[in-house]
Amino acid sequence: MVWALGLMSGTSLDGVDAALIETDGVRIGRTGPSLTLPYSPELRAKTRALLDRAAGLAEDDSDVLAIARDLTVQHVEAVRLLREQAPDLEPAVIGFHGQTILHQPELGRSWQIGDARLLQERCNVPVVHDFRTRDLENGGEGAPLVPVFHAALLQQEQRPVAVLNIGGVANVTLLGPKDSDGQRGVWACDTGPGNALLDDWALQHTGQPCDFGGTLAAAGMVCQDVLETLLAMPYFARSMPKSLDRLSFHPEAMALVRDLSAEDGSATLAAFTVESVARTAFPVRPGMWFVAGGGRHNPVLMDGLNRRLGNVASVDILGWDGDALEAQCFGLLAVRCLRGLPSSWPETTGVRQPCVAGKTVGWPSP
Ligand SMILES: Nc1ncnc2c1ncn2[C@@H]1O[C@H](COP(=O)(O)OP(=O)(O)OP(=O)(O)O)[C@@H](O)[C@H]1O
Ligand SMILES: CC(=O)N[C@H]1[C@@H]2OC[C@@H](O2)[C@@H](O)[C@@H]1O[C@H](C)C(=O)O
Repeated sequence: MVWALGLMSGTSLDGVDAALIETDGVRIGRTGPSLTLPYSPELRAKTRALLDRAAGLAEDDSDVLAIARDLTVQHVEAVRLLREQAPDLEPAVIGFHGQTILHQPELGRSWQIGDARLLQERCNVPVVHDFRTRDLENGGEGAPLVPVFHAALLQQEQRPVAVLNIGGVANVTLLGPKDSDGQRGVWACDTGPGNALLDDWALQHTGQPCDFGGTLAAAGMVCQDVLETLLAMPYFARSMPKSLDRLSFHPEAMALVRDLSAEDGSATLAAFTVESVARTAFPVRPGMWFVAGGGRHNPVLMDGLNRRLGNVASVDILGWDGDALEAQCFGLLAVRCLRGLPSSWPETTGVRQPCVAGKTVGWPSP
């Protein structure tokens, strides 16, 4: 096993998560420290504004390149701070997701910005990046990629279980019951919105980056008519696997809640996240739902999920760090890339055959 350093900057645009994990790409050994280096309000606002324009931008657009460089410098700093915390855990590789600014699987496109070469040069560690392109080229959605990591973490679990990540977008991994050979089905999809709509609504109405503690939503009433209209969007009629862009439900969703009070709008958007999970047609019924990502800190989401699904708990009860999971995942995926092991399957992304994710920088070619 080696130490791998994973870097993830998710669709919530809140900052860079960095984590160290010991793995051979299949098994997971010890977990090292992790941290989040928040984006400054300026960097967050610049990146958020880029998302709205990304579909019309060229790869070498000067704004894209400037923001990509700022983001990369932020990642370099996250690596430096993490290595300072654990000087003895020398990473063999860095898994660098990059910042998603556009995800259009229907056009075979998913765009993560960030300069892998600059990161490799500054950190002097081989880097694996561009994790989604090959899956898309082979007919997949390019997301979610985290199921292989969830399955590795839950190798000992015998029951059918689900891991639900509530980030900007929400995604689920379902692990079926183990058969007599110890094999199990793994299915995945993005279920619908996570926190992104809630965050944009909170910023608009309170000036805060999110509805901390779900207090705004808890004070409101769900508008059922708006909720049903939101859930009638075509995405929810599609079967899994399927994936989303952070802005997939903008501006329709924001227009639908526009006339609601700040509290009712937040309550309705929280119910949208909960219902979109509860109404997804899953191939197996999990006995337990483990929730990761920032959304697990929002009691309105957690209570809503518990009411609708039952047996819902934060991944923290497993001893996992729910804020570091995605960063740890990209450490594992980096090692899988170096070893030529696949990271996506027809049941997780819709890819035609099992597919190796990532490209290497600073790693000797075979
Ligand atoms: N105390 C809290 N109360 C309410 N919501 C919270 C709290 N802490 C975090 N969140 C929510 O979690 C979000 C961050 O979640 P997370 O870091 O999992 O997202 P991400 O990794 O960027 O997204 P994705 O998984 O889609 O890539 C915040 O934007 C906020 O909406
Ligand atoms: C294109 C993109 O960045 N997708 C993210 C996003 O955030 C959550 C969900 O949508 C998931 O599909 C994916 O991230 C995780 C890490 C994944 O690929 O598994």
